[in-house]
This record gives sequence, structure tokens and C-alpha cells, in this order.
Amino acid sequence: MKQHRSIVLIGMPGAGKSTLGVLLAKELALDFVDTDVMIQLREGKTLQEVIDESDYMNLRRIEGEVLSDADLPNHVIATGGSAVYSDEGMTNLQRFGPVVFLDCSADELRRRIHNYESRGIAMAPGQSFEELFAERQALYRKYADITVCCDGRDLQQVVDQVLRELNALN
Ligand SMILES: Nc1ncnc2c1ncn2[C@@H]1O[C@H](COP(=O)(O)OP(=O)(O)O)[C@@H](O)[C@H]1O
Ligand SMILES: O=C(O)C1=C[C@@H](OP(=O)(O)O)[C@@H](O)[C@H](O)C1
Ligand SMILES: [Mg+2]
Repeated sequence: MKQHRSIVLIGMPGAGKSTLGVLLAKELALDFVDTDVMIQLREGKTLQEVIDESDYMNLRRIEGEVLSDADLPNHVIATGGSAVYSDEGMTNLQRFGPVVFLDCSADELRRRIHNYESRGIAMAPGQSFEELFAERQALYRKYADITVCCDGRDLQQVVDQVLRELNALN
């Protein structure tokens, strides 16, 4: 692992970054942070309100600033699904530890998430979920040090797989 011992979780909304992040932090005796919460605290509003009061590109811009300024050694870092649009932000997070892509099929994501309209997803108006999914795959793969398939695995199975892959990196 890199010098600061953090782990960065990336992937589509619904992949399990926030949920798994807490479990991994407990397993690894690390702190936990969700960068969505950092954004909301900085802005004093929800992500959906940010989008409604400006637009999705403004949310991506704010997210990029927050990720670029973040100083998060010894954390499991759950990012938002749009984090990978900020190269500067991802480059900063990479300093703290390996990037784990939680790889989930579009069908599985659709089964898990039913509120795509109100979840504050940073996507262009009119873009379909399938189009967004396709656009992002290359970005997640570009930054991933580890890719873990999440389809057909419960939370504990994914946690165990991430831990195995992290051990294999050392
Ligand atoms: N491996 C899994 N199996 C079943 N449900 C999962 C799994 N991972 C996450 N979930 C569920 O999917 C939903 C979205 O998870 P969340 O952690 O909010 O994803 P993200 O932060 O990546 O958007 C939650 O209801 C969570 O319990
Ligand atoms: O994928 C996206 O565009 C987004 C995902 C959200 O986080 P999760 O991936 O944790 O749902 C959050 O960052 C924001 O609403 C934008
Ligand atoms: Mg999340």
C-alpha cells in the first residue's frame, strides 16, 4: 500500500462505496470519510439542492475542488460516482492509497437504486442511465488499481474480496 494507508473507493452510484466504506474502515482500523458529506458540509446544502440551484456541471466543479484540496491519510474514502470527472481530484486522492473500483453491472445497479431522479446524480438532462454507465466505465478503469466485481456478492463477500486484493498488492 502507498505511504498514507488510505483506500479510495470509486464506482457508479449504487455500487456500494458508502456502505462498504464503513465496513472496510472497521476491518482495517482506519477512519472513514464520504466525500459527498464533505461537499454538503462545505456548501451547506444537499447535493440535489446544488444541482437544482445551478446544474450538474457546477456539482462536478465543486466536487473537483473538494477532492483536489482533500488531505485524508489513514482513511477509507468513499467518493461520489462522479469523482472520476476530476483528474486533479483523483490525482490528489491517489497520493493517499490504492483506488478500488467497485464494478457493478447496470442491471444490478438498477435493482438496487430506485431514486435516480432525486439522488442528485451529476448527469446531463436527457442522458439515460445506460449512456451514463457506458461513459463512465473507461474513467473508472483508468484510475483503478484494483477492480472488484460486486454482482451476485453480498456486502461481506465484497468486503472480503477487497481485503484479499489489498493484501495481494502488498
Ligand atoms: N454487494 C451488495 N449487495 C447488495 N446490496 C448492496 C451491495 N452493496 C451495496 N448495496 C446496497 O446498495 C445501495 C447503495 O449503496 P451505497 O453504499 O449508497 O452506494 P454508493 O455509495 O456507491 O452510491 C444501498 O442500499 C446498499 O445497501
Ligand atoms: O454519480 C454521480 O453523479 C453522483 C453520485 C453521488 O454519490 P454516490 O455515488 O455515493 O451515490 C453523489 O456524489 C452525487 O450525487 C453525484
Ligand atoms: Mg455514496
